[in-house]
Amino acid sequence: MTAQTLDGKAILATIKEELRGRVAALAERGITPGLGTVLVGDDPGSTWYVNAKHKDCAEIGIASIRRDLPADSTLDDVLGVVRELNEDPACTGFLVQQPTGLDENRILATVDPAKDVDGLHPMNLGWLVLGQDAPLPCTPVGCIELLRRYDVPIAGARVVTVGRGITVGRPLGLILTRRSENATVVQCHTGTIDLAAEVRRADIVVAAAGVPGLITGNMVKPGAAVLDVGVSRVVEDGRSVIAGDVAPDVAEVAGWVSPNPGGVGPMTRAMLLTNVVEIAEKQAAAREAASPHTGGKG
Ligand SMILES: Nc1nc(=O)c2c([nH]1)NC[C@@H]1CN(c3ccc(C(=O)N[C@@H](CCC(=O)O)C(=O)O)cc3)C=[N+]21
Repeated sequence: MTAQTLDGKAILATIKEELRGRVAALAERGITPGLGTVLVGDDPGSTWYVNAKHKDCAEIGIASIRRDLPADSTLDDVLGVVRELNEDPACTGFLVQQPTGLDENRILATVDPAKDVDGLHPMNLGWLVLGQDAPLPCTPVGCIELLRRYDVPIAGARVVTVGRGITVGRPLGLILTRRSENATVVQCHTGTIDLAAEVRRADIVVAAAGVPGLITGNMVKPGAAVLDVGVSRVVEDGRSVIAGDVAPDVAEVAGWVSPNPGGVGPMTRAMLLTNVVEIAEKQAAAREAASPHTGGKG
């Protein structure tokens, strides 16, 4: 058996096409969504991600607001820029690229929760726990959307997540166990005693541990869906390449596999764009409700 490829790159292209129409509809109402990014330092990986986000935005009509800060910026420097973007009406949503090397929780808590396109503000994560509508983290929702687009059954599925990080594993379990997803979730982590035994029982495996090749074919139930979220950089033939958490032999056993690169990474960007548009739509509706006669271009 050879697994079907969950092509995140192709789905990103489809989602951009869908969002282009929603951005055009916002333009009709006199609103241009604007994504702000704050990047601290010049790490090549982080710079690539931020560049990619702005390129995506340009393609669908979202304006870009970039704040690139030197590597020696202090927490106060970053919080100052965050407060500035909180106030800037042209910036409808923004994120601070992680890692900054600074107190991420202070930074997250300073972002206006109504502009939190990453869905990582403690209030928005709190709304998720409480089962209320709020921006959701991009990578976990990207995983779910990728499964949906390929008709992988989620309701009733046994999902094993590997990794309890705040950007993927932790929120993913919260989202998948909502009534609207109805999956049964086992959250594994570095303290899990027999990872292979847990993974073997899964209909869906989400590997987000950051350990290259952690999930091997002999650990996977035949026909299962396996998502590779891990991003590690390893040197191969003298050049740095991305290594995922999923070993190549998984494709011989699984029913579906997400490639890495080309799987969950592009889906994260697709969900970021979706959050940007959704937040701008919410702001537009609130504005029009407050002054119904001043909406639109006139
Ligand atoms: N505040 C914040 N928000 C984030 O969303 C955030 C962050 N910090 N810090 C870092 C992680 C990582 N991340 C990725 C985005 C796109 C790809 C992506 O599109 N990767 C491509 C290409 C990768 C390559 O070739 O280098 C792929 O998988 O095909 C991957 C990873 C967002 N992150």
